[in-house]
Amino acid sequence: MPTMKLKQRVVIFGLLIVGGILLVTTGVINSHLVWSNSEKEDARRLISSGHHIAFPRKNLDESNYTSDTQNSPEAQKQLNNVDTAYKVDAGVPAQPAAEPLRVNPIKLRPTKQYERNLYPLPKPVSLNFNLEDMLSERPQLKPHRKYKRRKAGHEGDLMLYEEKPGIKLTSWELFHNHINEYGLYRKDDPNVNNLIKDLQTKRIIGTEQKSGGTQLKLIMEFSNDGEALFKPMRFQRDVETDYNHYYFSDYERHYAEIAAFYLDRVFDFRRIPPTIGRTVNMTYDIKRLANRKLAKTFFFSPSNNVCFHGSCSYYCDSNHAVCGYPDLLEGSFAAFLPPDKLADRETWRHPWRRSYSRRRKAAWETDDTYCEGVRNRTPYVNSRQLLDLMDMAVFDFIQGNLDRHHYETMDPYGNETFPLHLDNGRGFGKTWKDEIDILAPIYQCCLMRYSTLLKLIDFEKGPPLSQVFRKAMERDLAYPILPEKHFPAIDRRVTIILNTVNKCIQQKGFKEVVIDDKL
Ligand SMILES: Nc1ncnc2c1ncn2[C@@H]1O[C@H](COP(=O)(O)OP(=O)(O)OP(=O)(O)O)[C@@H](O)[C@H]1O
Ligand SMILES: [Mn+2]
Repeated sequence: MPTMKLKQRVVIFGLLIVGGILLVTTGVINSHLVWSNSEKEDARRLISSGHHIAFPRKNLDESNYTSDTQNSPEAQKQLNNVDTAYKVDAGVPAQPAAEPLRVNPIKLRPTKQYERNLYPLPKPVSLNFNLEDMLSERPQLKPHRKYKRRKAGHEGDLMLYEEKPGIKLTSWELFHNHINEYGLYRKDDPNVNNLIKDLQTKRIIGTEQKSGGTQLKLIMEFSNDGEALFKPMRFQRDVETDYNHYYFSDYERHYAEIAAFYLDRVFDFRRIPPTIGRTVNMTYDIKRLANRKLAKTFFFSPSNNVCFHGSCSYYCDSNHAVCGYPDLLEGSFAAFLPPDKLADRETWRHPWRRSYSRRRKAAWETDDTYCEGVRNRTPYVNSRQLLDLMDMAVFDFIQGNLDRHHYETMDPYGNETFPLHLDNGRGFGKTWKDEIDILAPIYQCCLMRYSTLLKLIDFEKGPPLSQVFRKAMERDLAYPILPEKHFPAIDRRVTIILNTVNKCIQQKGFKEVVIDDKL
């Protein structure tokens, strides 16, 4: 300091003052984006009285919108550290790491949770449903062998499973062959575990970037001819959605894709292809197998970690690179769905999609009768698809996923089939906020599938969803997939959904609200 010139001292002093002002103003902005104490109090009161909460919408404008570069991935910590950060020791829940939260966790569980008129359940209304049809399920996809067994030198790695005497197929072929109009796999299909094992262990023999979409993802090919969609880890698991980021500028979280699969399985929806966590060597498993265009985007970070960014429409430049430690990278691997020629997919706009704009609101946000229009139009009129939207709302609310703009169905089954719940990378971003808006289909239509209601009630009675869900994830190589702080949020959300349905039942009667379509 004594050797500093006066000019330098003035500059440093100036910087300190500007920094101080910035700190104070961000605090002020943030305080507008989280719940105030009185809002929290309101939420607590409303929820314990069984009402759904209409949260005051914040008026956001350009001034408090932060650009995405703020969230650039930092040099990643050692993968080992990541893996042990939330280790659960012999069933004792780990203490959540120090959280940068600005609000205290909110205890929303009502004390007298069983005093709702949901227990015991009256008889639900059944849709006109032909059980015969149900039992003789429509044919599965045409049995096929996806590829000729062409990979010379890889035959030894071709694990085949016996489908019927004399018919041996890979786990991928079985996965595709077992898809039916009710789900991607059957409840007790032993092939799911085989497929998971192959996703975790099979050698990677090919990689290419998947075109389309806003964020980097790769198609990985395995030594048994299977394929998976790979989404790389971008930051550590405890990094939550930036308070100033909209859902559409949020990064995708690879662990959210993994958790979504297990959550879907726990709910027995079977609408997500098996998705697991696995660590790859970026040099050996990606760069070595990449084409020139992809390989050219590899570089070393200043801390000598291997990074790459690929090419895509938004987040594929060196500011948004994916980095390993030094070249180990964890990611999500989702088993690839059947190719289009076998089962093309239909894409549907989600009626309750968000506006994807900072200023515009979607029609459903301002029109409480919005559901009437949806109910009366194809494909929702008299169709399972309307109830499927309620399931999707349950599923997305529990994850906090606001990014459900479209969904897909499998073409061979027409309109009366399950929706796929693909693209879950933006879930599990906030443990501190329940995005009540996601339940809009439920509270605007006042509708719920009977079987889903039963599942929610079971989870509330216990063992709680958090416990079953954690157990389901235990065997994943990327376990613990979610930091502990997510689990209380998940159970809290189950209660909020039940309270929302309960309010509908009080207004409209059980038979109007709860529909049993035997699914
Ligand atoms: N397991 C899968 N098998 C085959 N295709 C898939 C699978 N998962 C996703 N896809 C296809 O890839 C597309 C892109 O996937 P996804 O939506 O997860 O990526 P994204 O980068 O988030 O895309 P977007 O930016 O458009 O939301 C999907 O629309 C879907 O059709
Ligand atoms: Mn997406």
